[in-house]
Amino acid sequence: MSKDSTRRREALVYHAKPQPGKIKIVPTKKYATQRDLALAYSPGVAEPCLEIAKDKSNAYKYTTKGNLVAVISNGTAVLGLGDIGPEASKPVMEGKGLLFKIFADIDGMDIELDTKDVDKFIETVKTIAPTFGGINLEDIKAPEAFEIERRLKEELDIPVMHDDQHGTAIISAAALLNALEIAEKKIDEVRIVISGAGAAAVSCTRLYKAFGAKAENIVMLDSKGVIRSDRDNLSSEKAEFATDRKIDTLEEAMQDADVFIGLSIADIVTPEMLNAMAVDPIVFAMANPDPEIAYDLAIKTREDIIMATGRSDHPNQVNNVLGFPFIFRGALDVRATKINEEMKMAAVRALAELAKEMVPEQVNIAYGETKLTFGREYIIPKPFDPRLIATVPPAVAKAAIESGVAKEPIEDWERYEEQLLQRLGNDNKLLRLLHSRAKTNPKRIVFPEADHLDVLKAAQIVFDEGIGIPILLGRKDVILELKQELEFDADLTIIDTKTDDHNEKKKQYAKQYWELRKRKGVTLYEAEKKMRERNYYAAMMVNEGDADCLISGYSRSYPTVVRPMLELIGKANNVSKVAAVNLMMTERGPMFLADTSINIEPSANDLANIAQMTASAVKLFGLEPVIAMLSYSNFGSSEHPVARKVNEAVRMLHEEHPEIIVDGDIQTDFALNQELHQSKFPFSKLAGRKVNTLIFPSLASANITYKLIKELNKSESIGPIMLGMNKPVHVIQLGASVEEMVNMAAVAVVDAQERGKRKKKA
Ligand SMILES: NC(=O)C1=CN([C@@H]2O[C@H](COP(=O)(O)OP(=O)(O)OC[C@H]3O[C@@H](n4cnc5c(N)ncnc54)[C@H](OP(=O)(O)O)[C@@H]3O)[C@@H](O)[C@H]2O)C=CC1
Ligand SMILES: CC(=O)C(=O)O
Ligand SMILES: [Mg+2]
Repeated sequence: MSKDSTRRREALVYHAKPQPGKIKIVPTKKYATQRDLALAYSPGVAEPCLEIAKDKSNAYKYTTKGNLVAVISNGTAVLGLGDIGPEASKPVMEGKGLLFKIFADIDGMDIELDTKDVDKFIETVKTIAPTFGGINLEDIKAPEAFEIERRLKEELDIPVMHDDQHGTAIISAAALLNALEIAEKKIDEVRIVISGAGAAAVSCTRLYKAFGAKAENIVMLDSKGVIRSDRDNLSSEKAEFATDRKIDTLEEAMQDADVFIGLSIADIVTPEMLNAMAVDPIVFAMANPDPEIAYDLAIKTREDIIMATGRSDHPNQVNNVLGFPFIFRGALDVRATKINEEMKMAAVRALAELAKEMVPEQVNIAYGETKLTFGREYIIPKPFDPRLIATVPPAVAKAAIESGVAKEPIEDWERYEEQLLQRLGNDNKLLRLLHSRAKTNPKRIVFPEADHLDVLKAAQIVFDEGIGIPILLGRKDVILELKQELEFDADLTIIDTKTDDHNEKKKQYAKQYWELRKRKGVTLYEAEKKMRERNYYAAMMVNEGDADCLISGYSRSYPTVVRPMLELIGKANNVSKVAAVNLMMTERGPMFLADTSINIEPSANDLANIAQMTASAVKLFGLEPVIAMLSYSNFGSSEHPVARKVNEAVRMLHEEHPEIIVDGDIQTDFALNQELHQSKFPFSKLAGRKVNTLIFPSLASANITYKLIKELNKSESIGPIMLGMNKPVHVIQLGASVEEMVNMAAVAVVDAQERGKRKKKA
C-alpha cells in the first residue's frame, strides 16, 4: 500500500475510533451525591443565575464563559480544500478545539453554521456570543470573512479573531522577521510576492506593511493572476495591494523576488520560478495540506533557500497553531474586549525572539533533533515548545493592558507565568516526546505474540509510525491472515518457532542456550525444545544481536514471560536485582511508581537500588526525578521495621548518591502536597519541589496503588518497565491495549538507543 493511502486510512481510523470525533465534554464539579446534584442543578443553580442577572460579568465567575472559545466556520474556505460545506469543516474545527486544549488549556467548542449569508452569519454569532469568552472565526472565505470579522469586532465586547487572517499573519510575520535577519535583508527593501488574495493573504500583507514592508515592493496574485491597478472590479481589499507594474503572471512576479508568501493552493510554484528569485530566497509555501511547492523539491532546487510550509513534517512549520491557543489565552486571562494591533505585534515579537533563545533539550528530543539552533531550518519556535505558554500569553496580556482593552489586568506576573505552566501539567506530552525520540532511530523489535490481533495491530502502528522495525513471531498462517485483514502489507520477518525446524538460527540458538545452561541440568535435546518456545527464541534473538529489543506478555502470565528473560539475558553487571517501574499519566502530571512487579519484600538496600534505577528511567523520559520514599510514617516517626527500612534506604541514598533528589520516609499525602510538605518538613530535600517518582516499601503497596490509579482515574499507563536488565527487553501486561503495547515498544526502542549511545561512549 502506498504511503498516501496508509496515511489516509490512518487518518480515518483516528477520527472514527474508539468513538467518533476528537473532543467530548466532561463535568468539572462533583456529582456523586444528591447534595451535589442539588447544587449543580435546581435548586442550588438558581443562586449563580441571580448573581449573573444582577451583573453580567459574574458569568466569568460562575460559569465556563471565561475559558470557552467558539470555533466558528461555515466551511467556505476549509484549509486549501475550498468550499466543502459546514459538515465537512467539522473535523478541522474539532481539531482546533483539541489544539486549544492541549496547548493552552482553553475549551474550544466547534460550531458549524449552514449559511453563506453575511448578515445571517453575523446575527447568529451575536446571538450565541453570551455563551463564550471569545470567538475564533475559521475557514470562511474572502471577501465575506473581512466583513464578518469587522462587524463582529465592532458589535461584541469579547475578543473576536479570524484566525486565518490574524493567526497566520502573526506567525508568518515572526518567521519573516527572523528569515530576513538570517538572509541579512531589510523588510523595507525586499521584493515580496504574495500568492493568494484571500483572508489569510490580505491580513498577512497588512501586518508585513505594519512592520515596514513597502507597498511598491509587493505583488499580489489571485486565481486570475497578478492584481494590477488597471484591473476591473477589484474588491477593496484587493485594490489595497494592486501593483502598477505591468506584469500578469506568477512567473514574471518571481523574477528577482526576495520573498514568496503562498496562501493560495498546492503546486503552483515551479523550480524555474525559484531559480529566478534573488539570492537567499525566502519561501513560505503555506497552503494546506499541500504547499505551493513541495518542501523537498524546493530544497533540492535552491541550496540557499529559507523554506517554510504549513506542515508539521518539515522544518519551519509556519502554521497558525503556534498562535491562536496562546493569543486567546492571553486575551482571556485579562478579559480583553478585543484582540488589537498592539496585542498582535506583541505576539509577533515574542515568537520571533523565542526562536533565538537556546532550545530546551526536551524540544530537541521531541523533534528528534540533536541541537535546534536559530538558523535557516529553525526560524520559528516549534509548537510543542513548552516555553510558548509562558512567553506568548503574557506578552499578549501585557499589550492588552497597555492598550487599554483589558478588563481584569494582571498584577503578579510571576504568579501568572507559574499558573500558565501548571496548565500544561496533565497533558500527555511525555508520550509524544517518547514517540518522537523513538522515531529518530528506529530499532528492530521482536513481538513474540504476533499471531494475536491486537499485538499485530500494535506492530503495525510501530512500523507505520517509524518507531521500530517489527520482527513477528508466531503461527505463520495466522499472522499472514491477520496481516491481510489489517491491510498490513509491510515486508517483515515472520518466524514460526514451533514448525520452522530448518531454521539454522534456531539450531544455533539451541546450542548457545545449551552452552549457557548445560551445567544447570539442561540437555541439548531440552535446549532444542526450548527454542520452540517463542519467548526463549525472542530472548535469544536479542542476546545474539539479531534483534535490538523485545516486548512480550500480552497472552502469557508475567512469570512465564519474565523467566526466559532472566535466564537468558539476566541483569546488567552493575545491578544487584532487577525491578520494574510504571509510568502513570495522572491529573497532576506524569508519576513513576516502583517496584510494581518484581521484588516482593525489598530490603533497605534493594529499595535504594530501585530508587537509583528508577531515577535513570525517569531521565530517559527527559524529566528530572524528584523521589519520595513512601511509608506510613514520616522521617523516622515509627520504629517498626518497615518504616526503619525505608529510612535506612534514604540514608544510603543520601550518602552514596547525594546528586539524586530523594527523601523520606514519608506518607503519600505529604509527598504529593507541596504546601503541606513545606510547612511540616522544611528540612526535607523534597520541600518546594514537585515529586514525580514514588518508591514503595513493598511490591504489594506499589502494585495495588498503580492498579487503583489506573482503574479509578482511567489513567494511561506505561509499564511495568523493566529496570536493570542486561538488554532492552520489556514485559507488557496480560491483555494490554494496543496503545499500551505501542508505548512499551517506544520505551524499548528508546532504551535500545540509549544503551547504544552508552556503548559508543565507552
Ligand atoms: N499555514 C497556515 O497557517 C495557514 C494557511 N492557510 C492556507 O492559505 C490558503 C488560503 O486560505 P484563505 O485565505 O483562508 O482562503 P480564501 O478562500 O479566503 O482565499 C484563497 C485565495 O487563493 C486564491 N487563489 C486560488 N487559486 C489561486 C492561484 N492559482 N494562484 C493564486 N491565487 C489563487 C484565491 O483567488 P480568488 O480571490 O481569485 O478566488 C483567493 O484569493 C489555504 O490553502 C489555506 O490552507 C490559511 C490560513 C493559515
Ligand atoms: C492552518 C489553517 O488554518 C488553514 O490552513 O486554513
Ligand atoms: Mg484555517
